Amino acid sequence: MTEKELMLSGMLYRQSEELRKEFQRARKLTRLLNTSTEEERERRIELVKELFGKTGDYVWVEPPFHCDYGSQIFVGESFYANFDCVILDECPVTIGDEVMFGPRVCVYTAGHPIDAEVRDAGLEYGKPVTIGNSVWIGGNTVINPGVTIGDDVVIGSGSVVTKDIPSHVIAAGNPCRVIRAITEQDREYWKEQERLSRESCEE
Ligand SMILES: CC(=O)SCCNC(=O)CCNC(=O)[C@H](O)C(C)(C)COP(=O)(O)OP(=O)(O)OC[C@H]1O[C@@H](n2cnc3c(N)ncnc32)[C@H](O)[C@@H]1OP(=O)(O)O
Repeated sequence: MTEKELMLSGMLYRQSEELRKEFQRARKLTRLLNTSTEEERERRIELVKELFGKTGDYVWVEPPFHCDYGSQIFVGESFYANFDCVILDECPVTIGDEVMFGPRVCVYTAGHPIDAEVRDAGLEYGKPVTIGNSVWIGGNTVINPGVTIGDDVVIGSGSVVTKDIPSHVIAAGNPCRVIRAITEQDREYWKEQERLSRESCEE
């Protein structure tokens, strides 16, 4: 296997010329994104579509944004990431439809061996991260390698997600744990808030 194939399979690998080139590609595209202006809306969307492995029709990544490769980031329809998002995509980061990241969300697939000798020898590894549909990740959350988050989930701000989170829950904290299920009562409450807001809106 090549170093890239080892990386994608989750085995230990070393940086290679091929990986360095892909790293440089992402550096260039993120630099162009991060130095684009607020008037260049279409250009920003185009740059993200070129950078990521897959996007929906609509995607918005607020600069500044940083990632290692970009090509291993696969997002669904209407992905939104607020300022200062960092995605280390040594392994695939697969994100569903209607997912929102607050500011300073970090998704890490990258890890280094616990054993210092192997680590110092320059070997590293990745584990994929998967996020379902209709998920809101609060600001300053860190998602660790190997984590899967289900559908219809809210992750509280400042969380460190070290283990899988099931669907239809609010989870928060360090380490991130389920606080409670999202229920029919939540749906009724927020539907009513939506109705009141729309009735009051005069625009
Ligand atoms: C796309 C964007 O740009 S988003 C903009 C950025 N905004 C954010 O990041 C805000 C994120 N919001 C939160 O973190 C909110 O606390 C939510 C949505 C997770 C929960 O809100 P609520 O349902 O109102 O929960 P509530 O405040 O009642 O808290 C319930 C319990 O969870 C705890 N809790 C809530 N949020 C967190 C958190 N982030 N970390 C740890 N514990 C938390 C509360 O302390 C409380 O505990 P208690 O029952 O022991 O008192």
